[in-house]
Amino acid sequence: MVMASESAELSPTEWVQDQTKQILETGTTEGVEVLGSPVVLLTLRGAKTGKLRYTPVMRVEHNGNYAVVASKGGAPEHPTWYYNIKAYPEFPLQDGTVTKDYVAREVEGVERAEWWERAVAAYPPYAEYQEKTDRQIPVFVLEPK
Ligand SMILES: C[C@H](OP(=O)(O)OC[C@@H](O)[C@@H](O)[C@@H](O)Cn1c2nc(=O)[nH]c(=O)c-2cc2ccc(O)cc21)C(=O)N[C@@H](CCC(=O)N[C@@H](CCC(=O)O)C(=O)O)C(=O)O
Repeated sequence: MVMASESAELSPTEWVQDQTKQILETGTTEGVEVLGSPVVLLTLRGAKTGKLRYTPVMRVEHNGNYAVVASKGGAPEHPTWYYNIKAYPEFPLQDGTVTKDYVAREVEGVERAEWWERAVAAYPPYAEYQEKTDRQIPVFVLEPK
């Protein structure tokens, strides 16, 4: 569980840090985009250190549930935060000015295909990322806690 009082770490990646700071300073994810697509902010707990880490991802929403895509731009390996979600699958997601707790589960098969379609519709470069790598890019579905 993430306590609102605990402070979280920013990404070591500068552009990601800048986008996270903008969300924290303005209080909303509104206006934070990648290639014109909106972003949401996760606060994840580190699988090894237990530290809280701000992790922005693309906004893929449907009927109050979200998908989170561990693409890392099509890199050969999963982003580290993939292991953070596996270890601590309950965490807050901020969309706009609203922050709520969700439970994440990795999806496969037909369910994954449905959400993959929604993800690519929300952020078309996901399709190119999947072309770039042999690893199947993991998809988590987040349902309100
Ligand atoms: C560089 C590394 O990043 P990473 O976790 O591999 O994730 C890389 C990126 O995916 C991450 O920066 C994403 O936020 C980038 N990103 C997206 N990344 C995606 O994969 N998908 C997206 O849709 C996405 C969208 C997005 C939108 C805006 C934005 O600003 C960034 C976006 C990192 O943060 N390392 C830290 C933390 C490492 C960590 O989490 N350690 C764990 C251990 C984890 C383990 O090894 O078990 C711990 O603390 O215990 C460090 O090295 O100090």
